[in-house]
Amino acid sequence: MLRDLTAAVQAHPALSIVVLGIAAFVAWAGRVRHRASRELKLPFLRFEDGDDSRQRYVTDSGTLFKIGYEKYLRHGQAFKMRNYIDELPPQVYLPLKYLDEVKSAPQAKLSFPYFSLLLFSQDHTGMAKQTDEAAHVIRTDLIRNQPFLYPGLEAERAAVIDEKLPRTPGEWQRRGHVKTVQNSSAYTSVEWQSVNPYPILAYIIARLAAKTTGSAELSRNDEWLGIMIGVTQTSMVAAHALRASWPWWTRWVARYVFPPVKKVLADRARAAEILRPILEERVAALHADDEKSERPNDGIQWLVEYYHARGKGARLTPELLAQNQLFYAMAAIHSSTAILLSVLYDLIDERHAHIKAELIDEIDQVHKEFGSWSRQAVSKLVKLDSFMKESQRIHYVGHARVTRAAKVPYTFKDGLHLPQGTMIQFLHSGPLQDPDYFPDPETFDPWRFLRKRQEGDPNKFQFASLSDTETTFGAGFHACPARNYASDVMKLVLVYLLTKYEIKYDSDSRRRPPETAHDSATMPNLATQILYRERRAS
Ligand code: HEM
Repeated sequence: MLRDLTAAVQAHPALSIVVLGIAAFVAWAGRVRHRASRELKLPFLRFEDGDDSRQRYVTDSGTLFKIGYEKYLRHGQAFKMRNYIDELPPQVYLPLKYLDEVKSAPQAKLSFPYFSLLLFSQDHTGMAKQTDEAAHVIRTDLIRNQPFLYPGLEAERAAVIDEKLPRTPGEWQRRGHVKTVQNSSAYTSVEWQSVNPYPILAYIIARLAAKTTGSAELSRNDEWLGIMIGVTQTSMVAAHALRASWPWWTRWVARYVFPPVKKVLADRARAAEILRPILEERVAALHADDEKSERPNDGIQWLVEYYHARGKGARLTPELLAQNQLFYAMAAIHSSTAILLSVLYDLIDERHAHIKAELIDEIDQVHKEFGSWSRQAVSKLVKLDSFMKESQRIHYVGHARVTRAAKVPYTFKDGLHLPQGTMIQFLHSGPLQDPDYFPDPETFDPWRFLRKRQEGDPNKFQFASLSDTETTFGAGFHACPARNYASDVMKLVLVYLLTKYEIKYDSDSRRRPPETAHDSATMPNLATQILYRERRAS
């Protein structure tokens, strides 16, 4: 790149002014970033056993988080540590005493979307950004309409799970499963099928999410589902690849020539194309204002009506609709899938066999009482709820929550100062393992949260409840507005898996495999195979 530039300057001397200008800008920006990092007056936590390499932060940050919690956060002291993305400022972890101030800080100062923008280089990768409208629609329309969505979700859940995990010999053959069927005479399966669960669960969740926040036709469009499931991965691959090989001041060109970024943009454009006819039809129906025809009750419609109500200035284009849909997919699919898989791993762990039996009893009783899975019926699954919460307390997905970045220099009431661009977060995993908050934290106690509900407030301590010490769904104004919906969707899937299937690990070990880690992210093991077959009456 440098040789080409030198030749160009020799051929066109006027170019040297441009080159000098860029160089001065780069040097200035570098100094500003360096200064911002120095201004952060906090203890610097690092590995002190001789290996403080970047790779160590990718694979072993969990060790450092434990030390940071015990040494600093537990005593009300913030700390900073290296960001494995070297070009970003150090990560700052705050103790709980700052949580209330962060919850109430305006978006213009401590921002959730700005954090994502910095972390994923969104300006250069084309990754869909969050819009206020997208969050608003979930906060209002999804919550208002949630009780009416259950019959559709219940039916779709059965259809998609039957399709992805066929239970009978005839179905295996029809869907191209390769295993020999040993007992094909009866309509009961006897042979176990081996599958890798993550992609299957991701597809199930994506289809249910598409039905709710998209539309019925989108939930049956495999090309659409492929884009929605893939968007998080393609965006992250683009961000990593861009940072690895492109100096930041050249990145604006990447969208024209760099394949990983072009892939993100191509998927985005294709999503807009798929949406165009659906959007046109919905807008036409709205303008026709036909009182008799029933309006769909889904995310596309909520967005169309939201923009329509805002009037002329706010036109919902296919591109904008695609952006909002891609944001929903990133918010919904992998977060739900990872938690669902993690809970499933605990359910099929041999140490929890007796608990699983109790959960199936609870499901059977509630189903007998209600006959179908309405919102009210799902809320009666209090044991399942407690089990899921305990599972996440021990096998949490991700160490960090309530992630915000300072859009402007920000000073807390006690004087702690954050330079502009500082990325702050709270250590979700810290309090979860702290005996002051959760006695005997090492023990998997499935009814821990159920007892808390029975002894204290029945509306607190639910899987989807918010609390300062358990931040699965974040905190404050930006806490996940879809948390009750997401929790119920996971329960609907688990209910079906528990009552229609027998599931176990496809390995000698019958216990959950270790988590995988990347920086502050933790995931249930993605390589594990499980065995399933139709549940037989006991
Ligand atoms: C188990 C699944 C899910 C988990 C663990 C989860 C978790 C989160 C978290 C941690 C936040 C940030 C909160 C904060 O920093 O304070 C968030 C925000 C958000 N989530 Fe979820 N989420 C899940 C499912 C969903 C689903 C299904 C949707 C539906 C589209 C959704 C929509 C949103 C939106 C719109 C925001 C942004 C809210 C705002 O900025 O005001 N989430 N979620």
